[in-house]
Amino acid sequence: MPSPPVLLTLEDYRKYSERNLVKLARDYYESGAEQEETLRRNVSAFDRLLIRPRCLRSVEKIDTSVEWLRKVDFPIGIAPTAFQKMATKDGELSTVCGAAASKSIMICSSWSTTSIEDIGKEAKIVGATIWFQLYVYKDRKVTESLIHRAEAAGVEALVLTVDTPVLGRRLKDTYNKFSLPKHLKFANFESNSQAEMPKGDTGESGFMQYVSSQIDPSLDWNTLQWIRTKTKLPVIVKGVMRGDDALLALGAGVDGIIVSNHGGRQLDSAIATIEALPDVLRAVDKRIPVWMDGGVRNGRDVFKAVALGARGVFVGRPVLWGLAALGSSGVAGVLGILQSEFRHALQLSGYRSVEELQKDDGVLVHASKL
Ligand SMILES: Cc1cc2nc3c(=O)[nH]c(=O)nc-3n(C[C@H](O)[C@H](O)[C@H](O)COP(=O)(O)O)c2cc1C
Ligand SMILES: CCCCCCC(=O)C(=O)O
Repeated sequence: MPSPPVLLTLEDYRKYSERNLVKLARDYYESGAEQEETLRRNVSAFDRLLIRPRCLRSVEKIDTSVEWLRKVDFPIGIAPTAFQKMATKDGELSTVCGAAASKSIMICSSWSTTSIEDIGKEAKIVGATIWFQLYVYKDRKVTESLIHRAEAAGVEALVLTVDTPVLGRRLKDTYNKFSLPKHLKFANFESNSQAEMPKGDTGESGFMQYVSSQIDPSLDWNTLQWIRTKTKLPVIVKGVMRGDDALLALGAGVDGIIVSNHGGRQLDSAIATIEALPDVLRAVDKRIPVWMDGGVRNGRDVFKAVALGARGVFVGRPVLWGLAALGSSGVAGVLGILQSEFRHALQLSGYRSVEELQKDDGVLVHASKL
């Protein structure tokens, strides 16, 4: 029997996952838009923020819990990612089991390869909390039906993605003529035009063709009002990058904001999310929770986002690495690493809780100031 792999970091998971992913899937999961500057910047911007630790503050007892519409043990959740059955046979069902095992909230993508009903059923069995991410179709009835089905499946919040009026140009997907493998479908849809992705050709990935035929690029703040009239669930917007837009979101009555640039997959040259976070936090001024995603690769990154004032972070690609590496136990493994590294960072820098960390505005320093 081969001994189980020793996977100590998210990077270990990334490397290990490669053996289980065909090139088409690996490129789709990993890529950013255009020259991938924002993809790299999301990660490197964390490295330029450094921690100024306190000492001798008794960190024997630590409380890492936070309020995320409900109480959660750690400020770390699973970002929505599409097409998880390209990583492993059970796809989203394995992710929801990993979410339950690590007690993390999972945001399910509109574009899952398992229906929201099936994910919802599994979530109830394993005791996971799920939120649902929404894409707005040109045919509004499709979106309305998605909202009602997500509610019936037991989701606790809707997450409207606002950074995808059109699809970012992911060059690797175009070179690969990316399309969903034949045996997989957009499981939340029935009609062929919505459930199946066209075949890619040399000019455009099948994905690009699907988005331009189905997704509504006229999305604006009125769409948010429209969504509000269709649900009583909390509505969170994902993809806000500026304080002025955060104020508009507040005005539209949203219940939370996720600062996100879609993991560098939409507008290349956009600033990193950890760089965008302070402007949004200033504008919101604690009136609603603000989360962030993008480039979180260890527990110190979580610490830095939380120290700036974020309610917490979501992780995208690292969860896919866990899923592709070891299925549900890989998802739990990745989240477990982030949790223990976050806890460790709190202890080593002398904070006993998130509240205590957020009261100290001198904990971080930018490398350019040293
Ligand atoms: C393969 C992949 C698929 C994604 N699918 C979705 C999606 O369906 N809906 C969405 O709102 N965001 C989607 N995202 C963006 C993530 O939710 C998240 O913003 C991003 O992955 C965070 O960056 P990280 O991967 O560095 O953690 C996707 C990202 C990746 C990498
Ligand atoms: C309207 C844009 C949809 C992108 C869907 C999947 C995704 O978010 C990603 O690949 O990134």
